[in-house]
Amino acid sequence: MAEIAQVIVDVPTMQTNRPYTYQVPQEWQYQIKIGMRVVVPFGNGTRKVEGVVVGLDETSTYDGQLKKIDSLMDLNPVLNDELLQLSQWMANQTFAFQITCIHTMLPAMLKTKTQKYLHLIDEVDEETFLTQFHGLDEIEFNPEKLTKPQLSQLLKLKKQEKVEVVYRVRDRAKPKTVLGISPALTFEQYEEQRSTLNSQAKAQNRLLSYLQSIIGKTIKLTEARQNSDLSTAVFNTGAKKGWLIKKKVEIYRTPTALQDTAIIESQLKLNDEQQIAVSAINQAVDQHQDKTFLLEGVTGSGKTEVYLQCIKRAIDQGQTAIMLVPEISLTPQIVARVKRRFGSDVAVLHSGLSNGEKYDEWRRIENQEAHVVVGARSAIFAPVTNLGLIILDEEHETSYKQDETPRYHARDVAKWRAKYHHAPLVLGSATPSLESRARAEKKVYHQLMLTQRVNHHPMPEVNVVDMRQELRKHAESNFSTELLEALAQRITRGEQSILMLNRRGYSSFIMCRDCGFVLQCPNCDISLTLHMDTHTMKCHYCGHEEAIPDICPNCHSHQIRYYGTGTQKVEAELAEKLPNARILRMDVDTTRRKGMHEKILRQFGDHKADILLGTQMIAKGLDYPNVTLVGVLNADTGLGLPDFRASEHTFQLLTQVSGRAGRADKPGQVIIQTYNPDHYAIQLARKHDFERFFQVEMQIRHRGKYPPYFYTVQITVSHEDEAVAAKAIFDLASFLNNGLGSTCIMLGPTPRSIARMNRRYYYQMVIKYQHNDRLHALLMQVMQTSQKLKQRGLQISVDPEPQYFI
Ligand SMILES: Nc1ncnc2c1ncn2[C@@H]1O[C@H](COP(=O)(O)OP(=O)(O)OP(=O)(O)O)[C@@H](O)[C@H]1O
Ligand SMILES: [Zn+2]
Ligand SMILES: [Zn+2]
Repeated sequence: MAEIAQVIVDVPTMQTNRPYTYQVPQEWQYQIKIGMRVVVPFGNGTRKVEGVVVGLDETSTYDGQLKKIDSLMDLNPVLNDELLQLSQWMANQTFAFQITCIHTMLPAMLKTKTQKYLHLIDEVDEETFLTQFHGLDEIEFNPEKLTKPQLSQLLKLKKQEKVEVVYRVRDRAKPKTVLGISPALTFEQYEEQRSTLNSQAKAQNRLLSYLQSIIGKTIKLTEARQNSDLSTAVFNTGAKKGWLIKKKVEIYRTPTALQDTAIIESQLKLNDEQQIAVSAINQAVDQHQDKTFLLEGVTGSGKTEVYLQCIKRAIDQGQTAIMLVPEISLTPQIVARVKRRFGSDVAVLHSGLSNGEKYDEWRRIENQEAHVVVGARSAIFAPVTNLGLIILDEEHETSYKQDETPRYHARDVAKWRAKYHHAPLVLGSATPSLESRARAEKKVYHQLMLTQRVNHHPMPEVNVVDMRQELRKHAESNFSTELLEALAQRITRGEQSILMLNRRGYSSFIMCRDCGFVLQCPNCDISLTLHMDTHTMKCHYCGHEEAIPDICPNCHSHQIRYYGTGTQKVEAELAEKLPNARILRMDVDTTRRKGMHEKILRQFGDHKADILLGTQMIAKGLDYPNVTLVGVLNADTGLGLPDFRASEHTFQLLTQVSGRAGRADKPGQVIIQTYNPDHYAIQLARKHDFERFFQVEMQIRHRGKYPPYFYTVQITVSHEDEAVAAKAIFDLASFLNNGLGSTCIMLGPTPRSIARMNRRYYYQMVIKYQHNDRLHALLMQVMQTSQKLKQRGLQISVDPEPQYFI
């Protein structure tokens, strides 16, 4: 029993991690539980907000008059004790508010919407009543949709106290239902009914028998029709006669791509290295140890099989497992593999699902109908209980870090949950992040190695082509002679190729040849990108779109030229140079529609094309035995970025994409085109030598005082007025400088490299530190004050361990 509840409320601009105290109405004192969502009054009384119960007390020690909880939104808690604790920890780690963290952890369907209504409390003149209120007592109040005169009239009414604003919180979570039937009579009563039936009424007779066979159950109407071979009309007659009741049955929206769960595939026989890894992990599973393993295995070494066998172990012991993969829609192959192994025991969570589908998968996990969860970043919050194992595949992927508040890294959350449950965590990759590999070096993580490809297939041979030389030999082209010949050869042999281009769009930008004018986004400091499919110029940051100019807006010359390359342009050149090649293109433009990823990959898998041309999204996880050639058109794109992780990202990308070649019996070849053939990231990727890359890169990081030797935190400030943003960041810098002392290194403040975006100016600074006890408290203080500043249009974000430094 509880009389008093501690509630964290969701009030924008007045966020705090401190709960408010409310009185629990008598009716619910036995029902209310920690982790339930509630609606509570806030402020001067008429305002209603959503909150989450985080604590309960039996009796009040509070003297003043407490406000009462308005209503309970859940019959069962949506957050258990573990997830509540996790949200608290996360808020503290990522400089966010706990309520924001809770929202991130719950499916979108459970997020409520607060609506404002204008309620008439006094008579108004007829004209106003009809025009403004459409003859109703209450209208939804949305100032954005009102004209200025309308709004001012309403404000006047408010002042005269003729209307009041009421807030209502609306829950969007709606389980999907279908029509079902359930018998209404007892067995004997059905017998009685039968005796009164006309002998001609055969269908009704059959219905009676059917109903007798399902007494006590509720069956979906579609199913009932199939099982009884009776029509809907007969069931309707039955309902009219009072033989059966029609009911709503809750169903799960199963994502269509994942319905085929018929085949359960058996485990593969492990090779020696795989066996060593599986044994080590399984031992930790058996003993409930919260050990972290780093599974470093070359591409095609069978890491996935290791994951699957360890997951099996956890499930066989009655436990659950979470497996994270980077943005899952990119790797339908992996999901399919897990599904083939565990059937309907798998729940899948990823951004390609509708909110309804996500909510239903979440409920299947919550109801313990699924014990294995596969998903992208946010699946780490899956409401599993009794967790026995967590796996992070491709642990180096930057998409595991959320780039908006709360800026959590799934790897850190995974560690927290693993510790909570005493469960092992496996981080797998062919190219681990330097942070993780360094921890293995220090024995904080337990390192496991798969040095060989499965069945001793050799690693593909990698050739680096110097594009500077190529340019001297022939006219400008995206293809070196070597790559074109290799592609042609594959087509003759009936083998397939994957080509990766590090960009999107037809051409990066257009420029006037006479005056050098480049078309810029009016809202951002960035040039617009040409898109041939829509025949427009687009801004990739704010979405601004305009027509392609025929004449230069600056000097009116007609000499407008397209510069840069993009997948569309490469596709056109390829079609011209290899006219008989069947090409599939995969980039942001061809995969915008739901299900297109899967479709393109399936077509390629069915050998409907010879060449799969795409951006980064084709680099990961694909396992096609017939692919024997991988080409990288421009390995350099990422190297020039002013980011200390540029080499690391390039090495990872080249290794991943190279790994797609020669995974089965036919040997593979990789051709990397570059203007920097001697760069160590490219040379070491050529040799498949991650360990050497790790050593070289660590020295550079050591010299530059970068992660993993130092921690980093980035602070960004933005405002529509550049001077306001600049002043704010310099004020912040001196505030931090005063508080921190000399143990931290401060970079900046500087304008961000894309200084203006969406009409706002951005300034940033980065703090590097090894340990500083005061920094955390100071940054928390910054977060608290940032809310007041937000009302003045100033946005401040604190980003722990940013993944990109541009
Ligand atoms: N023990 C085994 N015996 C036979 N085949 C295996 C074995 N283990 C894995 N394989 C097969 O080898 C191929 C490569 O394995 P898998 O995709 O698991 O490698 P990976 O290390 O996860 O690859 P990548 O990191 O490159 O995506 C798959 O087709 C898989 O079915
Ligand atoms: Zn823009
Ligand atoms: Zn011009």
